Amino acid sequence: MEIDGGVDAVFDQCTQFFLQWFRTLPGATFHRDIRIEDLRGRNAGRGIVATADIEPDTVLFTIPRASIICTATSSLPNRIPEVFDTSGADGNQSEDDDDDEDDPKSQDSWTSLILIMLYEYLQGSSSRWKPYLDVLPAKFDTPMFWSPAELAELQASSVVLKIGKTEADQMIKRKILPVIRAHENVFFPSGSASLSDDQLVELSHRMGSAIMAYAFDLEKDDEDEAGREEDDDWVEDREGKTMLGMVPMADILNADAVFNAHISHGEDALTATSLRPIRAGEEILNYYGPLSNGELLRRYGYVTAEHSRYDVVELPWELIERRLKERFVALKSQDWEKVANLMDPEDTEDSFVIERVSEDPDSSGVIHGEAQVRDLPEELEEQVKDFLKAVKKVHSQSAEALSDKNARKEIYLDSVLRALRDREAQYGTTLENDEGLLKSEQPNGRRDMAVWVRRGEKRLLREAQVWVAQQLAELELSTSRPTSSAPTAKRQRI
Ligand SMILES: C[S@@+](CC[C@H](N)C(=O)[O-])C[C@H]1O[C@@H](n2cnc3c(N)ncnc32)[C@H](O)[C@@H]1O
Repeated sequence: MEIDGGVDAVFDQCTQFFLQWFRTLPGATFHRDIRIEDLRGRNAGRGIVATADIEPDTVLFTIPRASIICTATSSLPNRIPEVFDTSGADGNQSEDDDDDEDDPKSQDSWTSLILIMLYEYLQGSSSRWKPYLDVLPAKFDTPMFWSPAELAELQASSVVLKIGKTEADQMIKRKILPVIRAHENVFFPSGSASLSDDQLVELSHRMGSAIMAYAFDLEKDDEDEAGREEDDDWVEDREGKTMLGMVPMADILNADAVFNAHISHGEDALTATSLRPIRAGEEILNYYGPLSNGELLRRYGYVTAEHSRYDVVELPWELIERRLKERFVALKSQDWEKVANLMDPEDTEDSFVIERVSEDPDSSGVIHGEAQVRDLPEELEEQVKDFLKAVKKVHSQSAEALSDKNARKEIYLDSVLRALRDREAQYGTTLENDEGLLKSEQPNGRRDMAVWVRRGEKRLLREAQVWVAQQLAELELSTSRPTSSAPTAKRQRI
């Protein structure tokens, strides 16, 4: 992440102007024992740090809702009402609204906020949010902005498939550019030069990325209807249906999987509160949810050691199916076609998520216990069962062997174990190579972050292999029949 004004003096000045501006907002508070700090030395931009010990439940700062940038506060929706559906009570679209993909008049919460951010940015000093806009980053480290060589460092991570640069480009061209071109006088204040399409696309990507990494879902309610605190309160909604807003100061907080502060959403203000004692010098941290490092990188452009527990790997069915088929050497291609026809496409998953079982953070933002692989997805076992049932139907000679429950379980575990090894082999380097590449627990730059993500996925794949091999060994012990992938066992082909 590169913040505007790389030079220290400019950086500090922007911070000071922003803080002064924030303090003047009616209803805003900022605790005397916290300060905004320059954390660029560890690639963390700005953050908020305690300058003295802070007690739990201390209000750290309060953000009046009127200072949030959203459809309810920006003047843009009033200037071009035909583009914004302001018929709802709070100015955002309802879930039932048709989102006509090609109609620039049909905007969702994402595109609405991109338009608003572009508009406010292009107003320059006339925008009432100028000091805030000046502390937002101009460049991002999310993979959306990586070169092909940088992306190649992610190797076989499924993050690569989820970047969505082309879709974002298309969305900007369909929904953003036509609105700006139809209202040049609104977006470009008199006296300012218009921007080319390419410049606008680039600026829209910048605003979209700022929204992705900084915006809050404004309809979060701290309590459910029964008045209980909802567990996943702090997990942001990014489905594009509820009103999103840029919340000055709340978004100066950095975040981690172990955290010490929480933003609660009140009627007139959002409040940041300490969840436990915070020592002088400690950073105040918010929470983005139980995200894998791959997802953290994709959305926010950083990775952390604490998020490793939530790492995930996608295991394609194709790899499992290939290993399953190896167990039935007698079946011909026409038999496999029949097996495929017997599998219900509606119920057939393309891939399965391998992950650890982990405790949720407690109410003070601390996680207890170690995250461990303790199972495989239930749907994976179900799909293998369906596959074996289909084999049984198609190939009568296999039916007898497959009527034994333990034999079916062995085929299942053995095929998954081999598929996990195949999945690991899809990465261009070994886990041991990657361990050697990362010398510190502080990733430095895009390449380190890519290695961090792929190393985390390989560690998880190894843990999953150990767990499955254990299940196989236990199965072998319980049935006293050799299983295939335990080191001494032989595989039975049918
Ligand atoms: C809501 S902003 C937080 C404020 C941000 N540091 C700034 O200077 O504007 C989110 C961005 O901060 C950075 N960030 C947040 N938490 C971080 C962490 N624990 N370590 C490093 N960077 C972090 C990432 O670049 C992320 O996209």
